[in-house]
Amino acid sequence: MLSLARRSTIRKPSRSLQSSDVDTVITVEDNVVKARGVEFPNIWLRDNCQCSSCVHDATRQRLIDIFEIPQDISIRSSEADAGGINIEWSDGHKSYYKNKFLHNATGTFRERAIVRQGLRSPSLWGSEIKDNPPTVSYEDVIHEDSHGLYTLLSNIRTHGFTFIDSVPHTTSTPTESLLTRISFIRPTHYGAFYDFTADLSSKDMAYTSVSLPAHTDTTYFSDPAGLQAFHLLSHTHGTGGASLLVDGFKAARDLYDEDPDAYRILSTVNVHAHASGNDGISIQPYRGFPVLSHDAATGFRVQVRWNTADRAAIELPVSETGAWYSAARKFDAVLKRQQNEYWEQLTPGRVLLFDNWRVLHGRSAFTGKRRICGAYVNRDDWVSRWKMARWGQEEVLGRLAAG
Ligand SMILES: C[N+](C)(C)CCCC[C@H](N)C(=O)O
Ligand SMILES: O=C(O)CCC(=O)C(=O)O
Repeated sequence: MLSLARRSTIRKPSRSLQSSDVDTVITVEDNVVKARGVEFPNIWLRDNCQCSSCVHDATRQRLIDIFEIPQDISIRSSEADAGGINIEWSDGHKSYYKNKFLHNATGTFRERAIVRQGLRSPSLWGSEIKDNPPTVSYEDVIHEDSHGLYTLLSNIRTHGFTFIDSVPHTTSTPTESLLTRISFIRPTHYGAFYDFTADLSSKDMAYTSVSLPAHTDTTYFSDPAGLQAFHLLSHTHGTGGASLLVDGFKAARDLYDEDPDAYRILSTVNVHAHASGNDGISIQPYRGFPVLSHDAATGFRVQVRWNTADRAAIELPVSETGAWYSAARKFDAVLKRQQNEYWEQLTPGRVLLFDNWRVLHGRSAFTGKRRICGAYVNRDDWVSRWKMARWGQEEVLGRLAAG
């Protein structure tokens, strides 16, 4: 049983990710390649030959069927050079393995997760973040050659959210353009780019004026939305409708510190969810998921799924569900602590964009006509964008077989 992470902190990727620092010594002894004391199965090496007859140059997809190659394939000859090692296989095929490639493959699960998951040491926050929330300007993000998109993605990967200021707001078009700079918008049964008011046009309480406690969205999808954006375009003839943010990773760490047993229950008991308001629809994930999910290889916190309104079955014998409710009650109390709540009144021109796998959101009740636009972006798509911005294509693709 992996120890559940107290912290999802990681060392920031050090320079050891740079090829120039890799001083891995590769040896071939008795038909076995070794690096850093690790023996590479010949079949693994053959499967991961990177030559253009084994990997499609344009698509980076594997061209060979490794299962057509004998399991006991052996090394006919080998020759090392400064950057790696040349191997001629018993079937005559020739491969070249860079030092860095083999070095990466011998890393710990923690080291290998950093690039694969686009990890960055999370900066956990509470209500104090109000004094200096992560922010980037629209002009810095919207232009191809700007650094602003990197800053936007870095803010989200570090803090779980960012504001984008000075977004034109006479129409919703600039907001949509801003979001598509990250990746394509994820359509759902609410539509794609959403622009909503309290008209129950979709049978969900978001389309009403009631208060919504801190929650994560789309817990009823097997793969909940990755990013969510809100841009308040107008609010007339009424008051209220303040936005709430809570750092779910910070709340999880608080729970771990205060009640590790409750943390364990919320990390192991699966919970189901549903979206059943719209006619003819009842969306549920293919399986239950715990409130707190962790990376299987490293134990890092990966996701918070918390939505009391959309929750369905608790995956326990009903007579035993009391333990889950007790644990969830404790987490709920942590989430509702004033020091964990960041309240902000959104205003036209200021877009809120957050990681729906980490940051919970909510709102206070309101009166009048309140119009918000925004969209969801898939988790894998925005993390892909982040990884490429942080490490670049060569580093990311160079770790596919090692991550
Ligand atoms: C699409 N838009 C953001 C307007 C509304 C989405 C409703 C989300 C739902 N309450 C949930 O918790 O998943
Ligand atoms: O209206 C808001 O400010 C938030 C609505 C909401 O929580 C949602 O759309 O999931």
